[in-house]
Amino acid sequence: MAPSASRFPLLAVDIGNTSTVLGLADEHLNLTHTWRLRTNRDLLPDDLALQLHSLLSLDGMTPPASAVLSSVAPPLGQNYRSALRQHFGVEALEVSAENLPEVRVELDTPAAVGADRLCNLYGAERYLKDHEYAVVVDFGTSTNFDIIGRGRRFIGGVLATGAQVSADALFSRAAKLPRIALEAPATAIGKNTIHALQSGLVFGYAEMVDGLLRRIRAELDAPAVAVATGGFAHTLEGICREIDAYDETLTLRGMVELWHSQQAKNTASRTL
Ligand SMILES: Nc1ncnc2c1ncn2[C@@H]1O[C@H](COP(=O)(O)OP(=O)(O)O)[C@@H](O)[C@H]1O
Ligand SMILES: CC(C)(COP(=O)(O)O)[C@@H](O)C(=O)NCCC(=O)O
Ligand SMILES: [K+]
Repeated sequence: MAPSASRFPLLAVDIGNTSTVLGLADEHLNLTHTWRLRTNRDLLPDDLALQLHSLLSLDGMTPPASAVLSSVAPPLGQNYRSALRQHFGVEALEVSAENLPEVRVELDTPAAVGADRLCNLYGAERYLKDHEYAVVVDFGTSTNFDIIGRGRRFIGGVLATGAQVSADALFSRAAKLPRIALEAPATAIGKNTIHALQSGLVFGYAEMVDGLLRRIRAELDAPAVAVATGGFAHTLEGICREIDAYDETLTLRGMVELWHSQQAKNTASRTL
């Protein structure tokens, strides 16, 4: 059933530890606008409402009529919720394992799974048409590998130190090393400090990702498609051999799909 037009535009807010990514979707569930802001845990509901208002008016957009919210950076989830309620009159759907009984979270403590990883499960569904399993590699503050099975199974994963966090840790402990841009050098063998660091941080990181993907695939009983997303993904595009696709908006589109699946469920239960 098509969602009612009065629920759009739909706002999706993905609050990560480094960036807050926002998207607006139209009644066809297509993302028409996306924005990336620095996550700042000090912001209060009125600050967040001002930011959102500014973004919307910059791009000439009407305010959201509904919203879906994922946060791994408390208390920003609560603060966004209040901002949306008080200033936009919108009650946001909050992503959590408890709110999604149709998802099978096959972890020791299902409630502990990061909300962003549940969004990725929905974002991965389009890749599961041709594969039994999908591995979403989400390059954020931490690099998450989310192993997803058909039928909305969250099978498990890997949490690895993010590339920028690794670099920052090294710079803070080695007095003579300069801060460098995390970009791939031309060759693995560096002829100066900067290139040598870029080789270790970017190629070294890519090898870690490829190695983990090989191990994950070896533990699964059917082929898996690997899809990369998150802030650092495009730096590794063409470098990681085990990644099949790069999808910048996988998490946001997953949030839109997740919201839509809940709408469809509510509509079905009202017509019973
Ligand atoms: N525009 C960008 N270009 C290149 N790297 C980026 C960009 N934005 C973020 N990053 C890198 O991505 C990582 C953070 O990803 P992000 O998606 O912002 O994290 P989180 O999901 O934790 O908020 C860091 O390693 C950062 O250096
Ligand atoms: C692993 C994370 C910190 C990743 O956050 P991000 O790098 O996207 O900011 C987040 O998904 C989280 O806090 N997860 C809770 C633990 C878990 O998912 O098992
Ligand atoms: K994220």
